[in-house]
Amino acid sequence: MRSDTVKRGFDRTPHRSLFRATGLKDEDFDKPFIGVANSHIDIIPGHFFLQEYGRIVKEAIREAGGVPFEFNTIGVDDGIAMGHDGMLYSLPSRELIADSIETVMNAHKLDALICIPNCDKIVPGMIMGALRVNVPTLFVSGGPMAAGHKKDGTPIDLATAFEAVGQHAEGNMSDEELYEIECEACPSGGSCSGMFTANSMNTLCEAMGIALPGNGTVLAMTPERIEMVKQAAKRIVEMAKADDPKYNLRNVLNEKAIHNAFVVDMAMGGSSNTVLHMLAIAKEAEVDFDITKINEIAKNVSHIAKISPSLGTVHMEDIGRAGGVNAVMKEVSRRGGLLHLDNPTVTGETIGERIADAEIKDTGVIHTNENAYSPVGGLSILFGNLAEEGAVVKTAGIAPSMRQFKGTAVCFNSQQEAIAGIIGHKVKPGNVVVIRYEGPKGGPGMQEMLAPTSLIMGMGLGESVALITDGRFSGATRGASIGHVSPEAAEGGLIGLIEDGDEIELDVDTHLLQLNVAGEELERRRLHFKPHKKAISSKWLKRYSLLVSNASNGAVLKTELD
Ligand SMILES: CC(C)(O)[C@@H](O)C(=O)O
Ligand SMILES: [Mg+2]
Repeated sequence: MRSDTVKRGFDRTPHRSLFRATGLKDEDFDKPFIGVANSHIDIIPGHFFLQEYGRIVKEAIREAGGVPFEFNTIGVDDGIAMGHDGMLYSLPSRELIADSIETVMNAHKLDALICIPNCDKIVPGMIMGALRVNVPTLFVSGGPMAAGHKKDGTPIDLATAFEAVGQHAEGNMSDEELYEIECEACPSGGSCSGMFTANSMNTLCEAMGIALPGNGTVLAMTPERIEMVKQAAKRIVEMAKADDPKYNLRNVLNEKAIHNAFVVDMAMGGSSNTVLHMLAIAKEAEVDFDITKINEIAKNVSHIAKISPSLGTVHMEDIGRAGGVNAVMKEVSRRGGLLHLDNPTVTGETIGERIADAEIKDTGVIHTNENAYSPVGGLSILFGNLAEEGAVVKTAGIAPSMRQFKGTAVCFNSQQEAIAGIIGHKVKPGNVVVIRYEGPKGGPGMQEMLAPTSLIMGMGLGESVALITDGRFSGATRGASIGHVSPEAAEGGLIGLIEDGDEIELDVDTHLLQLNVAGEELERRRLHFKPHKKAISSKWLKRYSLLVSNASNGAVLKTELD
């Protein structure tokens, strides 16, 4: 056992002595030592109840003959960090989480790992750290939140609350209605109920075979979820005892699993953040997965499940009722050759075996390929002079009239300026809002822009205004919102050279993002161009800014300076 390093032999007497102080007995030294990486934190609705899950997991591990060691990671609630400089810490928190997992697992030589994440960066952070450790690993997330409902029965969620701010600012919503939405949008514990970033990542864990079926859709804090948590704990002990390298994380989360994740992402219109996180995961897995491969996958996958924010009436619980992620995968696989069905999963069965009996129980929620929302997937990577290394757009959430768009630029050098500009009516129909110096390096930290994108929708500009940024979006963002523009302004990207009034052209079908300004003019501008440098007061964010790569590289931290 890997843990023999810390528990076998006369020279490990002091180590065993320390273990005995935590309650271990003679017989425990023959059992696998299992890390339980929890992400309990009181401030996140998807996490405040995870202490209880940790307790259940530990009990089940003990019962199954393992020795659990629970430890915690931090977490940032993007909703609460949204729209102010707290969001600068959101993406960097992914790296802290990854490093924490690696640190605890390797310092103590634990044999296997069960991770309990739920929201956004906590899922990829844990996956990235676990990939470095590469022992048998299983993910069991907290689970999604139920959808909220207005008095008249309309389903609502966090996206409704953000967009309500724009409607209220325009005078189109009363104080009472705004308050009703505030009280009803988030009715229970869990990761916010749409196909936002958390649920997208938890869904992709199923697609990659690193979690049990239902991980993305079974509601948090329900008896079914608790049962899944128990089963996951039992299973990690079996995986640890099997002493078979096939369960080491990199053997399950391999190149084919990453491909499968993007297939499911495309079929379900996942968050644009999945691109960033999956590229980072691919790097940790040492899989050569270039951003250009994403359009190749999108081309061949029908968009068959529309969920909030792309379709406000459908939430994760509805996908679960309609057959879950297994049913989505089964339907996608009917189009032939799209999913790697032979890839393994943590349960020992292949993906193909796992989905063999799955069926769609409600074709109004999970459509068939023949009746797809679109014959291509819900995410697209754009290229052009403005995005030589790529930019991301969630096509699933765009009005058909905005798939091709030419507009004039209105530039802002930070999210805060943009919010003030949009509320102050500086943005008019026919404009392309440019928000720059918000990339991983420039922000630093690559803020999510849910406030400006929701304002645009809430103010009724969703079918006449596009937005481009080197920052990123929330999974709750919809509209013609193009993010992750790489190279970013802070590293000299063309987005930094745009001037108010320039024409910007986008075409999501031909994957184009272009600044229509003559080459000589751009050369003239470049002569005088010095990327704008923001004052950063945080020492951690200063370090982050020095080491971070751009979004097309997953915003991973470099291990060598340029
Ligand atoms: C707060 C949200 C909606 O969860 C956001 O963090 C996301 O990225 O989806
Ligand atoms: Mg987020």
